[in-house]
Amino acid sequence: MSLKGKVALVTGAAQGLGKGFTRILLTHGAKVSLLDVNEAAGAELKRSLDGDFGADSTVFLPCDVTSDAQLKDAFRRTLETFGRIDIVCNNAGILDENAWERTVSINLCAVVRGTYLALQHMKKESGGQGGVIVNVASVAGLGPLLSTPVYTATKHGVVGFSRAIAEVSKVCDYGVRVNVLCPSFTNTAILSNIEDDRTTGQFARLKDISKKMLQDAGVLDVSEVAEGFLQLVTDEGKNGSVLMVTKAGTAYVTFPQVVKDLVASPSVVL
Ligand SMILES: NC(=O)C1=CN([C@@H]2O[C@H](COP(=O)(O)OP(=O)(O)OC[C@H]3O[C@@H](n4cnc5c(N)ncnc54)[C@H](O)[C@@H]3O)[C@@H](O)[C@H]2O)C=CC1
Ligand SMILES: CCCCC/C=C\C=C\C(=O)C/C=C\C/C=C\CCCC(=O)O
Repeated sequence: MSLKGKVALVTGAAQGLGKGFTRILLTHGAKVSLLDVNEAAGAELKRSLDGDFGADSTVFLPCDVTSDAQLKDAFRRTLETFGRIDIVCNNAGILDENAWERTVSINLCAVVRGTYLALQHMKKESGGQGGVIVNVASVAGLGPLLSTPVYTATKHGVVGFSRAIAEVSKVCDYGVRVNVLCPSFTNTAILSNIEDDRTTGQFARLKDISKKMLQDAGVLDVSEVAEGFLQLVTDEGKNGSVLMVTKAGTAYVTFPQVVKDLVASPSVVL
């Protein structure tokens, strides 16, 4: 799928991975609506992107993804600005085991909210033109990251929810693909949590084990993860796909098939 003339909405776009996803989308010809709760960083990024891609290529919309009203309004303003929405990336996330309810709210509840809003705008049965959603999980969505059980749970939640919605979309012919990105440790601000006892709370004593994991796994550059993201956006054969990005390379994750061909079964009436 070519990105020329396409419009994307990215949450948590002001820095780190969201900024990397934004840049690769712009480089391939898309326009991007940048959503972030950090207004200063968002405005600064917008200024630098204006220089590289032109002021008409992006809009920055201050938005806390935990607010239903703010996220709805950001979708509305994206449509108002660019006239269409084709790509949605639910990327905003935090790691804070002390503020664990807020972690669930941002990392999982807001991904559900963003996915439902994206479907409302893009699915064919609501008059949309189809599109693609990429939800950002983590390798911690596939196995435990020691010392962050709630973060781990939210990322497993993102994987499960996205795979389920991808099946729904296929069966109901929404015309929207839903994929999941699972990066390993990547060089962004979130990594500083490894040294910050305030965010690991009662598990701070396990810091050295996490550090060893990081040393063994290595640290990805944002651009390596952005290439994986681009694959999930552009490859029209991918729906319900979970792409793992590690220092060893990229790999699509396979899962055990618990119930075979349930949908194809003649006893299931849709
Ligand atoms: N850096 C890493 O090692 C990995 C990160 N991830 C995931 O990638 C995503 C992006 O994280 P990074 O770029 O690494 O971190 P980051 O901390 O650099 O960026 C996160 C962005 O999300 C924004 N954000 C936080 N709460 C928000 C809210 N309530 N509403 C709107 N925006 C909000 C922040 O302002 C920030 O711009 C997260 O979901 C994270 O869990 C996944 C695997 C590895
Ligand atoms: C305080 C704990 C470490 C802080 C690290 C900071 C950010 C990490 C973000 C992630 O999303 C985690 C990235 C990689 C997780 C790696 C491994 C999980 C193990 C999965 C497995 O068992 O295969």
